[in-house]
Amino acid sequence: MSEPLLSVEGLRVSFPGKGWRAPEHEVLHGVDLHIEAGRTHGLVGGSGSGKTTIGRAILGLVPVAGGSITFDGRPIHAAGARQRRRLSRDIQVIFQDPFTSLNPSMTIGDTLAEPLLAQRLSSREARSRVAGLLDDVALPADAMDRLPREFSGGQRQRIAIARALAIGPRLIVCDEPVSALDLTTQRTVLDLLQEVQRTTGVAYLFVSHDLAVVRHVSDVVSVIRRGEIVESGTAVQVTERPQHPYTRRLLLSAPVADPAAQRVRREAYRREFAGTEA
Ligand SMILES: Nc1ncnc2c1ncn2[C@@H]1O[C@H](COP(=O)(O)OP(=O)(O)OP(=O)(O)O)[C@@H](O)[C@H]1O
Repeated sequence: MSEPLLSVEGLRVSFPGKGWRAPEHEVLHGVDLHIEAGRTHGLVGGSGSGKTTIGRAILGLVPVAGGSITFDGRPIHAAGARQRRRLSRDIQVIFQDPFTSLNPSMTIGDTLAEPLLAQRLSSREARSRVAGLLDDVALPADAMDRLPREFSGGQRQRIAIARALAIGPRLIVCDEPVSALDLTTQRTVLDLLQEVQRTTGVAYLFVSHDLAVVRHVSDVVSVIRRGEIVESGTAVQVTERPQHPYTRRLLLSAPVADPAAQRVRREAYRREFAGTEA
């Protein structure tokens, strides 16, 4: 079997306690997770379970207290600033909130060109690449000269996807990328992420509290509870034959607790995701 693109093994992360006498508290207690090239690994769990912290550890945004993170065969959990800069070409991120993740005073063209110019592309090359990126995410070419406030949440998330794709990453950490969007817009953004994966071969770590969304996009799903992975398997195994009681609870919890309402909600998701592009 080929090596995974990213391997997280025995990952432990601690945060300082509040106040100088408070002890550190560990929030990840030895997490294992493997992401294959070109595939989507869904990470699902309740609020505060540690999903975002795993993504942040992969991106080098929180210190790693134990275990290892390996990307393309190389350890990256102790990467210095130079290795991190190089890694940012390979590992990108899309955040939940499309309203705060874009610089409000920069045109979309400048936002998308920034990482390209940092890679020493000429202005002409960057402009043509930006036009291509806008086309890839189905935004009009004149979006280049406009500001983020002129776009809807779904369009802004498309811009965030274009920015993440700009320099051809091999892995994107998608942290709740559709949670702030309405159901119909969620679907078009999820479709776009899948289309992008088909054409570029990028892998995703797809973080969400919503098993229905995770199931729709993922090849493999891991379920995290209180800083520990309690279950991992194919998306179908985990969502249709959950082994761990916590996974079953996650399936049945969700915003509406009443089982009948749940069935209605699941049916709505099924219809929402089953049809063709509207
Ligand atoms: N910078 C920090 N300092 C202290 N504690 C933190 C910090 N970041 C996260 N935590 C704690 O770590 C735990 C895991 O947080 P994390 O944000 O990873 O959870 P999550 O699963 O992404 O939750 P949510 O779905 O609510 O975003 C929580 O108890 C949180 O309070």
